[in-house]
Order: sequence, then structure tokens, then C-alpha cells
Amino acid sequence: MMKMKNFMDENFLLTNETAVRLYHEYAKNMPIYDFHCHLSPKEIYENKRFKNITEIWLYGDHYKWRLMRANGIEEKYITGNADDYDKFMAYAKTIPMAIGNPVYHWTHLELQRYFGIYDLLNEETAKSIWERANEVINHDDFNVRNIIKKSNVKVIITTDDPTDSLEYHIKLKEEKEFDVKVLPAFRPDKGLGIEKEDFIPWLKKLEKVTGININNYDDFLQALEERIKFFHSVGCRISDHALDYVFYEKTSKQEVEKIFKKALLREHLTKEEIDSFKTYTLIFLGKKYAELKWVMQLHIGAMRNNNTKMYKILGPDTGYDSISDFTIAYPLAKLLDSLDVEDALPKTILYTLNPAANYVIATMIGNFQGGGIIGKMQFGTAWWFNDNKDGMMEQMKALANTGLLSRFVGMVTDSRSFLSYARHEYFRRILCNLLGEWVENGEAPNDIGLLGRIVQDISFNNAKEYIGF
Ligand SMILES: O=C(O)[C@@H](O)[C@H](O)[C@H](O)C(=O)CO
Repeated sequence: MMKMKNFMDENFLLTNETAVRLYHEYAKNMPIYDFHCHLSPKEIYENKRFKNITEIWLYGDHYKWRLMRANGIEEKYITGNADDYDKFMAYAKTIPMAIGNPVYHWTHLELQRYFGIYDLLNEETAKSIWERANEVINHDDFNVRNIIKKSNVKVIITTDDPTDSLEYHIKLKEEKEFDVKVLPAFRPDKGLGIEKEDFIPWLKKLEKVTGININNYDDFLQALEERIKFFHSVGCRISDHALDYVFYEKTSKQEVEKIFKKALLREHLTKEEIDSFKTYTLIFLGKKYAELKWVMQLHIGAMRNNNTKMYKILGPDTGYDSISDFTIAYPLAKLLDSLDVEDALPKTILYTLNPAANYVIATMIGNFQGGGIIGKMQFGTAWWFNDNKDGMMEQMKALANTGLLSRFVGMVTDSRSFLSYARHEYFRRILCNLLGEWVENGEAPNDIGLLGRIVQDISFNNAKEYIGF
């Protein structure tokens, strides 16, 4: 008779002795290097406190919002004006129905790690958990900076528009007593969105922060370069691009200059013109990133804001995105090759939202490794709809089957919630179990020292070496 494992105990997700050793002896106490998230540097600087568990959990997390909607919860209890206790009760009603979803695990991991609560969250336990969690939250020492330090986070890299003042990154950098590095990532999506309604208004913001009047494409590139230099001066060493589809159009600067002029006049642009602008501009930026030894992140394959009605009410990043199924291999190879052929391809992390493209990405990075840089090209961690047990396993197995899992820069929270650092624990448990299974099946040597080093490298060391700081 097989012995049933206890629910989410100290060996959660660890199914063999080697995995248990790898997690508890090597992974568990490694610090966190979270190089992609959407946390507010302002809230870190101001050392934000929270009024209750609803504010922490439900004010910004569209992962939870999607589950609540699927459970028939009315929007007023999700993003609407219901009171916080009623929102929490609605969430407590949803969680028991979310078994199998990573949010079910994350919810209970966060209750355990940050509140010492080991009960299951459901309608019966909700009132008690609300009271006990809020009692912890109401303590003076329950603030953003202590959450970060308790989570053993050493580096946080946020997601920042080129026109951002980076005011709070600069203020945090000047503070010596808070030894966690909070650094910006250069995310110029709005600068590549020439087809979007907010492109011209965004150019006005770019003009304002740079003092450069943008009357032509050269002015535009000069302004972008100014902001890259500014971000670099504040400690930025990484960029980030959301490529909802992968574009590539062979073009010339002269062609793009004409396209840019048309955009300034708000004239219609063809798909070919839009993609020519995006291609040339991304290649320009990639060269700048390479010059500064920055990392370039490409988040590929999201299909965003699919619900028109709700987008008009709630705006972007509110749980109405999904996976697109554009083919990416050819344009992505041409984009990367256009940089590589000029020895201007920066260290690059490729994320795919479509897991069907896992092996496209895993094999693509092998086309451009080299330059004496360990893991120059990276297959980014299972992203968004894939940051679950299956998705993480599949991404790591694809990487292992085609490249070097040992050189992987590992997990990111990619979150808007300060309690999401439990996702690193979740990932590390899955990683240790994967390696442990290989050992127990005789597919990997029982060399706990070697495997332990690989686990610690993937958990922290590789990202630190790859990005810096
Ligand atoms: O950076 C992105 O494009 C995504 O991470 C996006 O922000 C999404 O809302 C998210 O946070 C997924 O976890």
C-alpha cells in the first residue's frame, strides 16, 4: 500500500530522497535574484504597509482575478468596489475550486511562509485566516522591506518605461541601510509601438525627459540612446521587450526615416512599414545593449487585452490576455542573426508564452551561443501561463534535452505582489525533484556535490553572474 504524502509539508513536490537532499541542503537557503517583476519601486522606497490580506493578494494580481471570474464571482468582488472582507471571502470560495492550479499552491505557501498559517483556505476557515493574517499584517514590522529581506531577496529588477524618472530607484540606491539592490529594466515597448494610438503622446513624454525635439527618426534614436545612458547610470543592466509577435523586415534606415515621418503626420502605415520600423529600431537598441554589456529579454507570444469590453473598463494587465500561436522561428532567427552577424548580439533571454514553441526557443539559443560567454543565450523560465509545475518541468526538460540546464539563469516572480517570492521556492522544489528523479533512475550520477552546485547556480549564482551585481 503506497504511503500518501502529506499535503504541502516540508517535502512538498519532492518525491525522492535525492530531491529532498538537494532542496533542503542546497536550494532552500539560497538568496533570490528576481530579475523580472512588476513591483513598484515607490512602494519599496516608501516601505509600504498593507491594511489587510486582500490588499496584498487581490489588488493587483490578475492570476487570481481570472480564477475568481471562472468561479462565477461577480466583478465587484474582484476589481470592483466591494469591501475587502467580502473580496477575501469570494477568494476563499474560489481557492478550493482551484486545486491543480499553481495559485492554489502559492496561496497556501504564502500563508505558511509569511503568516505561519497551515490551514486550508476555504469558506469555513476564511474568517479565522482573515483575522490571523491581518493580525500579522498589522504588526509594525510587516512592511515591504521586511517582506523582501525575510524572503532573502538580494536583487529586484523592476520593469520601467524609458521615460520614467527612476526617482525611487535613485533614492533607494542612495540609501545605504537597505542592502537589497532595486534596479530598473529598460522596457521600450511604447517606443516600438508605432502603430499604437499612444505612440505620439509617448514621443512627447520622451521629448520632455530628454529635451530633444523629435522631428525625425535620428532625433528619435538619439533620444532613446539618451535614456539608455541614463538608465545605465542608475544601475540598469537589462532590457525587456514584449514581442507579442516576432517581426522581421529587411529594410534600410532611409526607408524607416520615411516611415517615421509618416507616423509623425499620423498617416496610415502598412504592416510591412510597421514591421520595418520595429525591426530596425530593435536592432539599433540591441546594438546599444551589446555595447553596454546589457542583457536583452524578449517576451514572445502574448495576445493581450482580448476582452474589449473589460479593457475599456479596467485597462491592460487585468487578466484578459492569452497565448498567441504565431509562428516565430524564421523572423526570430533573422532578428538575432542581424545582430550576430555584426558581432552586436547582446546576452539574450528568450521567453515563449506558447509552450508549443519550447523546442523552437531551446534550439534557437544554440544558434547564437559563443563569444566565450557562459550561457550567453538563455531560454527564459516558464512564463506566465506556464509558471506551473508542468510548464516549469517542460521548459527545463526542453533546455536540458537541447542545451545546458546547468547554465540556466532560473526563475523570476514576474509578479505585482510582494508575497510572490514563494514562487522561487516552488520552482526550486520542482528543479530539485527533476534532478533527483534523474539520479534515482540512474540517468544522472549520484554526485550530490555536483548536482548541489548546479541547483545553487540555477537558483541564484547564474543570474548574478549573467546580469551583474
Ligand atoms: O512582462 C510581461 O509582459 C508579462 O509579465 C505581463 O506583465 C503579465 O501581466 C504578467 O505579469 C505575467 O505574469
